[in-house]
Amino acid sequence: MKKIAVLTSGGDAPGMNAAVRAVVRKAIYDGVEVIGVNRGYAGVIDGDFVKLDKSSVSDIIQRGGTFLRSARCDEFRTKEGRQKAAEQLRKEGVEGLIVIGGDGSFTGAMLLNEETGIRTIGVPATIDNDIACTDDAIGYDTAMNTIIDAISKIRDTASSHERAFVIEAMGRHAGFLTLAAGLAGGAESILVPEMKFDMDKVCENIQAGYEEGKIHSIILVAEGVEMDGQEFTTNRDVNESNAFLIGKEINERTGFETRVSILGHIQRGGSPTGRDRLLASRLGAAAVNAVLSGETNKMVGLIHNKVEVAEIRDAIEGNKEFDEELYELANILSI
Ligand SMILES: Nc1ncnc2c1ncn2[C@@H]1O[C@H](COP(=O)(O)OP(=O)(O)O)[C@@H](O)[C@H]1O
Ligand SMILES: O=P(O)(O)OC[C@H]1O[C@](O)(COP(=O)(O)O)[C@@H](O)[C@@H]1O
Ligand SMILES: [Mg+2]
Repeated sequence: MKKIAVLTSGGDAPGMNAAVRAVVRKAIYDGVEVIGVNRGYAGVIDGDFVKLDKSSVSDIIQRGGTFLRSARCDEFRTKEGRQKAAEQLRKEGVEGLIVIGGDGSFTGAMLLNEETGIRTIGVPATIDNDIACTDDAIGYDTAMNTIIDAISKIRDTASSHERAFVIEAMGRHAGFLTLAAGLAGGAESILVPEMKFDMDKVCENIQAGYEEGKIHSIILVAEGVEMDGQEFTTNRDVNESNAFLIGKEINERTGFETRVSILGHIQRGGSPTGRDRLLASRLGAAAVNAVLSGETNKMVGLIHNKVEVAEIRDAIEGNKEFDEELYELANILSI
């Protein structure tokens, strides 16, 4: 194999740059040429390619975002779009494509491979950490630390004013990030889409905490939580959020002064943590190994600190299991 391409797609995640750097440098080490694709699948369809050499990826391991930029591309969801993409890659002489992104990006990669034969390898990167066949996705650790930092700061003001705070973390459909950050940040209650919650209980906890001397309460809510079993999808364009409804209920039921804080896209930015840089570097290099050894339609992941190669379909459809024991532990420790 002489030439491969790399792209970043879907919601950006801190550490994507470190992953691109690893792909480029490992490929060069193996004597393979690397093409960067700008703007994810939109860039493949448009043939928006740039040759990457070892110095194109200098000074980026510490940067958040993705210098290749990312996009959500509807045309790639169509068979015609994917045919166009394959033609562009063939014209450029690209024999393998490394896709750094989340489950949506992997679905696109899988279809591209099945329909056109282009070799694809996925590298999991999403702050949601909702991809199976890997313990962690790139960006998750940084986002978790950003939330923990926000909780600490909000706790300062919450204590000063003896308030309850509803804090909304990202995760339209997944609560992995909220659970981890809530436990590590010492939130009094954690609400996630995977676990039904009882508003009476949440309020009783707050009340009991105050009676026992707590002067604040933090309720960490994933953006995808449902109220009264109603399916809910956030609409960020107009800033709708169930967190406001939850805050209002808490205020009305407990009488405690309540404020709502939506952390929003601050969670997707920032310099990646050491763990994310390490993960991105290992998985980027592993993706090159996989594609050069003839693998296709696979995802590289880290399980029990070892690089593993999985079927990309299993990573998408595998339904990452929500850790109910960890959720229980968070409840036990938050008394
Ligand atoms: N079912 C699908 N079929 C083909 N392409 C898809 C599909 N789902 C997503 N994609 C492509 O992947 C891109 C990123 O997906 P998205 O779900 O937004 O982010 P993520 O990869 O982070 O989950 C989409 O804009 C689209 O181009
Ligand atoms: O930036 P947008 O388009 O508003 O998307 C927000 C969503 O993207 C995420 O940050 C990441 O999700 P994906 O990795 O699936 O793109 C979600 O947590 C959040 O709900
Ligand atoms: Mg996704």
